[in-house]
Amino acid sequence: MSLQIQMIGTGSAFAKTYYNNNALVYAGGFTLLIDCGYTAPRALHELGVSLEQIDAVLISHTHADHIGGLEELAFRYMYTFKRKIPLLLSTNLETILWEQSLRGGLENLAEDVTSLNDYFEVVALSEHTPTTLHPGLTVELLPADHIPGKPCYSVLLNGKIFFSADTRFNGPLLYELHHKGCTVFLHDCQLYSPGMVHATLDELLTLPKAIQQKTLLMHYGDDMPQFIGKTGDMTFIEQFKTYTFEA
Ligand SMILES: O=c1ccn([C@@H]2O[C@@H]3COP(=O)(O)O[C@H]3[C@H]2O)c(=O)[nH]1
Ligand SMILES: [Zn+2]
Ligand SMILES: [Zn+2]
Repeated sequence: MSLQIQMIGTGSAFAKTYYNNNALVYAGGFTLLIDCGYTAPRALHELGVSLEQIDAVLISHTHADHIGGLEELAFRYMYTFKRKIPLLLSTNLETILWEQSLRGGLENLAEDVTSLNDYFEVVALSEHTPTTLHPGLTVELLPADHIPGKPCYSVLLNGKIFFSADTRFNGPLLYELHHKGCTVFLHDCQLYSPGMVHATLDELLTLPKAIQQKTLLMHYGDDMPQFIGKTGDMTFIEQFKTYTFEA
């Protein structure tokens, strides 16, 4: 089984020449959006992908470059498409996403619209539990070490493709996944050290050649072009380009 991944953005949170690091995953006619940052609606528009073509959206954590486009998605589905889109997220992100991020814009007491469930078909996922979304597409949330006290998840697709979302460098996890047969690592990459809340290029360069060869770097800053040729056996994933992987 093969699946396609198209980054609708590859930029870091404050990048200006790349859109937010969000991805479309195409598998057997099913389209999953991983993260929906504040640039996602514009990026999808530029790609000619309508919001209605997306079958489900999965959220890794509540930073704006990962959830800032959800208000538009919610309103468009409620008032234009008049249906709910599945929203996949960790159980412990449900309340946080509504109370701390979306409620201010989406709550409508006059119409008794008071929860995430009023807009979305919420699918709460347990970490470390593979869930089949469609024949040929399974997702598993892996807790990521991003901001202390703030839930964040990497995503494992079909047990083979690792999508880091936002995480500090976690060498042991990458080694473990490599040994378990993971074939692709899509990893966030902060170009300058120290990393603080993201994996840095220097840290990723400590990985063995066998893992680097499977690694595509994403969530990078505007000066990424200056680093081409300086990433060892790793390469930068390109925004808008569609990649096909066996998984
Ligand atoms: O403790 C913190 C919290 C945040 N930040 C910055 O804010 C950004 C938020 O989105 P992001 O997670 O893609 O990247 C983060 C960093 O660039 C930081 O440097 N240190
Ligand atoms: Zn981010
Ligand atoms: Zn983040």
